[in-house]
Amino acid sequence: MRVTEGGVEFEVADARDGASEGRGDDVFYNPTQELNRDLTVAVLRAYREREPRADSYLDAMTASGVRALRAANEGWDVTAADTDAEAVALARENAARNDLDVDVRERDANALMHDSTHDVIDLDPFGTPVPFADAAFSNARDLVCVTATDTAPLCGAHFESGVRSYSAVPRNTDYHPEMGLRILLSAMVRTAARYDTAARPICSHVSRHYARTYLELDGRATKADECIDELGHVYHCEDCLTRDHEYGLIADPPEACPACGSNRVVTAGPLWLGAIRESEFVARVASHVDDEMGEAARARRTLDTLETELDRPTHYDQHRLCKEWTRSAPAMDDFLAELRDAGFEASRAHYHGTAFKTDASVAEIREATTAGE
Ligand SMILES: C[S@@+](CC[C@H](N)C(=O)[O-])C[C@H]1O[C@@H](n2cnc3c(N)ncnc32)[C@H](O)[C@@H]1O
Repeated sequence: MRVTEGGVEFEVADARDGASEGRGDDVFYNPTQELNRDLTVAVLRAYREREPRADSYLDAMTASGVRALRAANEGWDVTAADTDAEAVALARENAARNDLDVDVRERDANALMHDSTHDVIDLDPFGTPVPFADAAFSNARDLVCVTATDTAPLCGAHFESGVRSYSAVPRNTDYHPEMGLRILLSAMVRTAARYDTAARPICSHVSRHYARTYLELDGRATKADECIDELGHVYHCEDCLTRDHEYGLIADPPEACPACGSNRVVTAGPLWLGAIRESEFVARVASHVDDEMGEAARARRTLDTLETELDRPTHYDQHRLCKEWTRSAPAMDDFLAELRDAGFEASRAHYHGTAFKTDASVAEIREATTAGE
């Protein structure tokens, strides 16, 4: 089947409806990840302005080669790798079809990353990126881009698997997409720190069933220490949904919920508690989304919300709260306006349409918002 994405035309192994299983004889191509790739191109454009020296890009798991081709189309010096011979052949054909110069290797991504250095390394594996993180953070110069599709372990729905993969404790809460992203960021920051490298997210989002983050590197150990200082824990009351957070690697949870007295307070962490993006960089990324991108509208919506989202480490789900209070949910803009009128900070959060952030406690949100009652 012939597909066009962002001005690049490429072949995928078979015609199929929706996402492929991604294994077997077919080379993986998932059309629902077009948003991920559109945003990657916009980030690469914005990053070039920030770091003009950056030139080489490794698509470490390339499959059909689509991501590598789109980066090459932007003028990056691209290497692409895959262990699947069929994928490598197809990616080479796709590069030739577009007259793009991409060095496609049939190689294990870890072996290749240990052998060579690239300004930008992009990890887009099946499931968790953890097996590739050490090689990426120890061999990239400027930026590591990471996709994780194992959302159930990340958000605590598959608890043991999450603990094993990420060496952290995830909890299944009403802010599960953000829990997953912050568990992922924590693991990436700690991995980079092992190499005296700071990895700081300059853009991150959770869309559909994956988390995606772009971490800028700094090779100074003191900067890595500063990133470690932004790790900590979230204490979450499973009864009244009150949550608190505390910086530091040693957890010190309250014995009971300070709001309702319940002893069903769970601890998650170490989590990345810092900002998940740089607002100015996100605005610059948004300026590089163009109408040739198939997911331009969603990309702009995601980036606009991300740019203005409060930096607090957990969000609320408006529908969940209103259900607890047996209220119908009002329009989100009215709801946020009521919080602001009552003197609180409030913003939408990009995770989904009913996600919002505020510095108000659960009780204060209840008190401040009457709409829908
Ligand atoms: C999710 S797909 C990549 C999708 C692609 N980046 C895109 O945007 O369409 C994961 C790919 O990783 C490849 N892969 C799995 N293990 C690998 C390894 N150790 N080194 C390199 N590639 C690997 C698989 O063959 C598969 O093609």
